[in-house]
Amino acid sequence: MPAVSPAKDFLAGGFGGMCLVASGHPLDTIKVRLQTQSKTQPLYNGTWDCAVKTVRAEGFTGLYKGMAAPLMGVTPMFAVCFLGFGIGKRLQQKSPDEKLTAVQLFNAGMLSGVFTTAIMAPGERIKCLLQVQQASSGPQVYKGPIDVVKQLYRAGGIASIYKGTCATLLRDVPASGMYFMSYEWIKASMAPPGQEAQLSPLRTVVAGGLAGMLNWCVAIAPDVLKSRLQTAPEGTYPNGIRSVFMDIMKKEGPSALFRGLTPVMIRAFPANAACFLGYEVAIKFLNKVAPNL
Ligand SMILES: CC(=O)O[C@H](CC(=O)[O-])C[N+](C)(C)C
Repeated sequence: MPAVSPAKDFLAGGFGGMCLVASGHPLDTIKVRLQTQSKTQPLYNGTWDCAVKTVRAEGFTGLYKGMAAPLMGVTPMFAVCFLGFGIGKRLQQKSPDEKLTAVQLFNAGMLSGVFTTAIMAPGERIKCLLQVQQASSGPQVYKGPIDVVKQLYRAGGIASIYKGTCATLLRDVPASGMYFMSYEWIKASMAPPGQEAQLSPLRTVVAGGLAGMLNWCVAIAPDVLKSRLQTAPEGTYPNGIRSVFMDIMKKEGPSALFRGLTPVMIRAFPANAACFLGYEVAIKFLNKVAPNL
């Protein structure tokens, strides 16, 4: 079998990211709306209520609001994510066929989380602002992703576009470690001996879906901090995520750190199953059409 190269990881990862957005965005919209709605006058009672109210008020396309930004951001982000994981693995291998331990896979995943933050942090900022404004009854401040970037830049320069970078690192470094370690581990433990390297759609879907859910077990609390910080009016949290954390603990208690867990978990399985399946199919395709890439 031809070796997987950084270029193949990059291209196949990008395709995996497109599959993830297409299958997971509606539940991501619900998650952000639940996480950021007012505590005193909540618009929605839960996941289903949010889905029904969104479809009634905005049609099915309401669930896909803000998808242009993740598609533009997630495709290169997953390309970099799989590239980073591949580099992380190669840095620890003495030979290309050497099997890595669970800890080494976790380390490679963490490196991928560092790589992706440069794209992920502004992408999440734009996406969350668009998702939240659509849910509010007030005037629409942003016309679309480009308009968000323009307005943020005008108001606070690059620093405003990159607001939430530490929160994104806090979320994605350990979560990416868990993501890739659990994917590789579950996929290998489901394979009959000697067939670990062969593509099996069922194994890929199960391992990818479960890896997505385990990744979110680690990511959910920092994700709530990140979404709050990135969507709050300027000056609300002077000490960044520390202020968000103190504010949540004081006003809402620890359970607020798990807001949006239901839609996150419902989305995580199909979205990440689609992502890993897209990645593996793209690698197989690239190995066939461009073995020396
Ligand atoms: C927290 C997050 O973005 O998780 C990604 C998967 C998903 O469900 O969107 C994986 N990763 C952290 C590796 C980018």
